[in-house]
Amino acid sequence: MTATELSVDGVTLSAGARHLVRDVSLTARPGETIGLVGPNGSGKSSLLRTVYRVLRPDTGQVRVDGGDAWSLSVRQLARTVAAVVQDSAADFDLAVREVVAMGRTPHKRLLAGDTPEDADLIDSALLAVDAVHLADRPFDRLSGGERQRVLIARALAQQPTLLVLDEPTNHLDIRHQLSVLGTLRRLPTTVLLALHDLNLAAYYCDRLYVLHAGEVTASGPPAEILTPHLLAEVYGVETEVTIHPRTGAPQVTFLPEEPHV
Ligand SMILES: Nc1ncnc2c1ncn2[C@@H]1O[C@H](COP(=O)(O)OP(=O)(O)OP(=O)(O)O)[C@@H](O)[C@H]1O
Repeated sequence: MTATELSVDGVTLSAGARHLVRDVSLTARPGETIGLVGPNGSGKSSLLRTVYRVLRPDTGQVRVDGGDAWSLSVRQLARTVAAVVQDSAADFDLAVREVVAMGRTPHKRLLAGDTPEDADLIDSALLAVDAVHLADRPFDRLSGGERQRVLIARALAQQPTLLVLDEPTNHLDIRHQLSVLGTLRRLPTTVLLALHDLNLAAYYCDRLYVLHAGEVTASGPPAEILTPHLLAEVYGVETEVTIHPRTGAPQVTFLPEEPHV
């Protein structure tokens, strides 16, 4: 199997008396690329944490291929879901290639070395994020964007059926933002990712869920939901939304209050 069906059913997550996520339902069909957008603090990372099973929902359920995600063994989970999280504390004293090779661990027996197939998958993952030239460099001496690309390569090498990414374009220059999102979109894998850039989300995602104060306020294909009215309500900013004549995707133009200088 190459792609998982994800279903988040009525998930609520609290910290003390605060709801971080409230009664959120979301689906991702096998192979879909689903974007989570919303303002700072709207609950995107918290929701993603329930999906890659770091936080257990107070109520509701996360199901992968129909079964409760929390009933999977750790090994089954690692073969199903790979996560690329924000600012992960990844101070590995390892070379880049070794970091990417960690992605193969769930598929191996204890202490087994890399097979030729593992080596091929590691090479392809490095290539997919334009990091072949970094393979022998110490991971902890890379730039922010280089590290981010290597962590994405590790997730690709894991060959998950569901890939969960929290702001994967963080630290990346525009060329790498486009190439990484293009790579994710082409994967047969189901992809769930949080993104701040609405134009990238509109271009690369099949469907979007808009979170606002922990709740889903809109969901659907980008062209249907990214309206000036919704963006004013959720972000409090004035916008113009057009369909770009060349890309065919919705294009959000922000209209700040200050005059252009
Ligand atoms: N462990 C926690 N205890 C209390 N509050 C928390 C905890 N974790 C997150 N929060 C709060 O929950 C809300 C949602 O946070 P979350 O990180 O999910 O938002 P986000 O949409 O990912 O934001 P951003 O766009 O800034 O990354 C925020 O108000 C945050 O301060």
